Amino acid sequence: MSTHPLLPSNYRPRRTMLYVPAHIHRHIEKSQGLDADSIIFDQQESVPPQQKEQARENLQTMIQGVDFGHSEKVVRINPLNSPWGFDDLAAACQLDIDAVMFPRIESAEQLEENIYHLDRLGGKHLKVMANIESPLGVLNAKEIAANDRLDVIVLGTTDLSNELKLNLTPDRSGLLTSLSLVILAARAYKKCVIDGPHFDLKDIEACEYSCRQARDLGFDGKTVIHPIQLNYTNDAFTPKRDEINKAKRILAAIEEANKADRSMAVLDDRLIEPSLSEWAERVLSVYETVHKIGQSELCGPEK
Ligand SMILES: CC(C)(COP(=O)(O)OP(=O)(O)OC[C@H]1O[C@@H](n2cnc3c(N)ncnc32)[C@H](O)[C@@H]1OP(=O)(O)O)[C@@H](O)C(=O)NCCC(=O)NCCSC(=O)C[C@H](O)C(=O)O
Ligand SMILES: [Mg+2]
Repeated sequence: MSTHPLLPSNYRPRRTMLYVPAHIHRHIEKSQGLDADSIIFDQQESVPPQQKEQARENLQTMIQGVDFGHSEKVVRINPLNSPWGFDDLAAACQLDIDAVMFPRIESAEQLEENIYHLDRLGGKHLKVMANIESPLGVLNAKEIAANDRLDVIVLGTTDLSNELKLNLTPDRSGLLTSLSLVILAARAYKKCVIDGPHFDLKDIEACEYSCRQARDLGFDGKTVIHPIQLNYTNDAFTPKRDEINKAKRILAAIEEANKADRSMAVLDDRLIEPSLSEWAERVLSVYETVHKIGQSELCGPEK
């Protein structure tokens, strides 16, 4: 958690959120030793109907009292209007987890109803995450993000691409409007916002590209579907040595300028506006928080 004034008080790094199908024992076991900032035990899309009960049972027997290191524990339930949603939610409220994720959230009212049942079933202590993964969800992102109980928005880019009937190209040009609308909504209400997963496990270059693209668009992190994607996704969202040095120099230059009764500073022949100090402090505090919580190799070679 962060105590930095520019980060929300409940801020934690979510550079990587790993989906783990909850009906597969060896995936749950494997996820214990992985360097994922969050683990999403999935009862929804990755679990076929005939395995839904097994998935719920596995969570009760395989994650209670088990040490998942620094990883945040999240359970994605089935939609409440499905045959499994309410049983999943009631069971999740009794688990030793940090958050519940609601899939396919399309309106503020629907999210409110989900949270009402979460609280009623004993989950008031849990953080709330919502998948936005449909055109209607994107169009209503502003109202969804405004909910005070909501902590994290996670894009479901596969469902969204299908429903938009677009061809998913490597540069994701067809998705950019939707991604940006959801990021705008999340930032307007100071919510954490996470990109959807990259599905091609073999093409690491394409996945690295999509991580950097997500970071440059303003996402806080990315969902991943296989352990192989963790290292470079963590890396893409970890401030680098040159960024940290630049941030420190910017803060020093602004301090010097202030001492001389000027609000603008000049650094390396560039004008530094006071608002850049916010960027600099955020980079430093993300780095410090990641460093405190995570075990990743941080601050790698300059890029
Ligand atoms: C894609 C997979 C089916 C591949 O699984 P597998 O064939 O077992 O892969 P490997 O043999 O290469 O695995 C190597 C070891 O890694 C472990 N492993 C693999 N995947 C995971 C995982 N997700 N979590 C934890 N551990 C994992 C294996 O157990 C091997 O270790 P070991 O047992 O020690 O040998 C599989 O990766 C998979 O099912 N991935 C998750 C898919 C998923 O969750 N999809 C749904 C979420 S995405 C989504 O819904 C997005 C959104 O809603 C949208 O609409 O866009
Ligand atoms: Mg989905």
